[in-house]
Amino acid sequence: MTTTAGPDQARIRAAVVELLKAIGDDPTRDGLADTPRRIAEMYAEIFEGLFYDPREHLRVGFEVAHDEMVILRNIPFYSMCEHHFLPFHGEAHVGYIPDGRVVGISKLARVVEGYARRPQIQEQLTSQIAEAIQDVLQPDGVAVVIEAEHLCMTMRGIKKPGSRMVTSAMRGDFKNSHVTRAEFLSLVHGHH
Ligand SMILES: Nc1nc2c(ncn2[C@@H]2O[C@H](COP(=O)(O)OP(=O)(O)OP(=O)(O)O)[C@@H](O)[C@H]2O)c(=O)[nH]1
Ligand SMILES: [Zn+2]
Repeated sequence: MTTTAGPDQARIRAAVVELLKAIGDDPTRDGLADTPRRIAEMYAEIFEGLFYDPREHLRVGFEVAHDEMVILRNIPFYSMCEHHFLPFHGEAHVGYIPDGRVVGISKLARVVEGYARRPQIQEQLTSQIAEAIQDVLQPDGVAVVIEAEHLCMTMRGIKKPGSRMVTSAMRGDFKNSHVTRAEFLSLVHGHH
């Protein structure tokens, strides 16, 4: 999605110069000279979700007589842990049961991107995706499962590489029916 607004590049550049000084490095040395600019441009990209509403991706739908589960699984994503400003990354699995209205399947991945590209925690990322689909499409149910590795737990701190956090958000039929939820989970996890 094209965005007009974005983060304050000059302010990020100045902050990165300060940060480099504060960690005891020399921001004027060759290798670091362009680093403030690079980080400012990178933040514009990885935090672009702060500058638009991911729900907009779901506005263009179409009427289809399909009232069974639709799933997009293994959607890779990268987000930033808001506690440590380190990445967490993994896969999202998104399903819904249309009530007469469906969206282009790429839009589910775009919603994941829109909420991932912000300072985040995984629980909130999971529920924001579910809420957006529930609110805009008003389907009979929505299911979101996210599995991710947090670099704040692997490269620092407790240092447990390979551990993965799993979160889920279930709405409507997925919350109310064991059978529907089990079907979703077996479709998502059954064929790795
Ligand atoms: N629930 C949840 N916790 C997260 C997420 N990302 C990071 N955390 C946790 O946030 C917590 C922050 O805890 P603090 O004790 O304030 O920070 P810390 O001293 O750096 O913690 P340690 O990581 O245990 O060293 C840690 O337990 C992280 O593992 C997330 O997406 N969801
Ligand atoms: Zn963290």
